[in-house]
Amino acid sequence: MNVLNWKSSPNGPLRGTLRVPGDKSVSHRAMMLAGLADGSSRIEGFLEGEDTLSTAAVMQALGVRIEADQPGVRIVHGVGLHGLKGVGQPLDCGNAGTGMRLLTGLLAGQAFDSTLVGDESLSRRPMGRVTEPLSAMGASFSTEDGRPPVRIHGGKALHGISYTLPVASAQVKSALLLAGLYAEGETEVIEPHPTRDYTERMLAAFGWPIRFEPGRARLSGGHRLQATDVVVPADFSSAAFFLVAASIVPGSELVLARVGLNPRRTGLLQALRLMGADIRVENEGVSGGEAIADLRVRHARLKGVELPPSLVPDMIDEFPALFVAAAVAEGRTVVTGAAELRVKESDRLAAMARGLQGLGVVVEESPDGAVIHGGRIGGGQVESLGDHRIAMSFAVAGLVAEGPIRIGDCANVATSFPGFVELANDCGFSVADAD
Ligand SMILES: O=C(O)C1=C[C@@H](OP(=O)(O)O)[C@@H](O)[C@H](O)C1
Ligand SMILES: C=C(OP(=O)(O)O)C(=O)O
Repeated sequence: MNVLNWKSSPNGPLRGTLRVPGDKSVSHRAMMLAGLADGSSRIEGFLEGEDTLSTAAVMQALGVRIEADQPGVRIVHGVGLHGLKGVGQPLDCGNAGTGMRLLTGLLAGQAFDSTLVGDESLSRRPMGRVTEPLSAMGASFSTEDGRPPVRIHGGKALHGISYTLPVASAQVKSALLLAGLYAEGETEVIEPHPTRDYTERMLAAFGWPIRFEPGRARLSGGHRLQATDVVVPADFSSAAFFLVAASIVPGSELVLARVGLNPRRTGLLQALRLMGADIRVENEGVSGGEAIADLRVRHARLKGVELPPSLVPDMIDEFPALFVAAAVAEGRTVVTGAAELRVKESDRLAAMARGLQGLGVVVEESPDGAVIHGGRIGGGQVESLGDHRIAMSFAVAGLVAEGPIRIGDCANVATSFPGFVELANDCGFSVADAD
């Protein structure tokens, strides 16, 4: 097992302009749609992270030729909607929930059987949330009691359904829309709260007729995808660690360049501003159909807040970082409505509560959130539980802790943020290998 331990020490101030890697959600989708399109698509800014490399490897195994001559650039030679070829071997999605859930939808309408497998963490995550509605569309699966491996029994005729998601999930929505490409009639997905709409926007960019608005998407089968070039913005979820870091380290000022600001991703910006953060949006523009901008963040005195639960889906991956901001803020921060955090790469509510408590922070965990009492963070030892976002969040905490924080099992940072340590140290972090 690939274990790597870090020591993050008090340091700062943080200074500089940095560009974080490409968006993970957009990279997964671009690879899948380009692979199914007619013609060749160029993807620029593709995330060279293990999650999206797994998705590329799966598409390649299914017969898609992919050229990777330069870092962050892929030329994907699409095989057309019905051009994928089945393989005898299991297809490995690694650590990526997004990869596995979207591929489950994409493969449900193929003529061949497939098996999707993942690492230890992914093998614990619920897949019934996609296989159940996909089964209602006529697809057929076997799982280990709703967990991976996901065996997809191909050759089934799919039909569209109208499905109201029980939880806000862009992954489930996307799985259904991808299966809908192969279904007879209309597939409609209704969400309890709007989630990131990259699948909808990218399907439209690849020429598939689709109607969507916040909270609702509809498409019908029987069309084709036309190759198109995709420019992937910098990942807001990766920028998030630096937004929190610069906010809490006195004297800091950082610029995060060209960050994707899809409104369904930027809940943390609102949350930090509610807490008193000083974050400015500069040089706004559009790239690859997505809003982008530079984010200038300066240190500010943060205060605890009652986080509006309506913000949760728009910052679903940013809670570990928010917990660190809350631990430094004056007063208490109350998080509710975030039970979904328990089924990510780790149980993120438990991982952050345990980790912060071990550093002397008072955290009261509840089934769907936590109350974090801000103040001081002590030094000590925490476990990331193999979860990239937990590891990076504690690296941020180390900047302002009373002593170094040793963080166990950080190798999985490479799934979403290759080069994190180098980039962080370049702007003033002090993260070193603790082995
Ligand atoms: O669709 C996506 O790309 C993602 C959706 C979210 O998951 P859920 O759909 O489970 O909320 C998020 O946590 C994940 O990192 C990426
Ligand atoms: C939850 C995440 O990803 P995934 O579901 O794709 O594993 C994440 O990146 O925080």
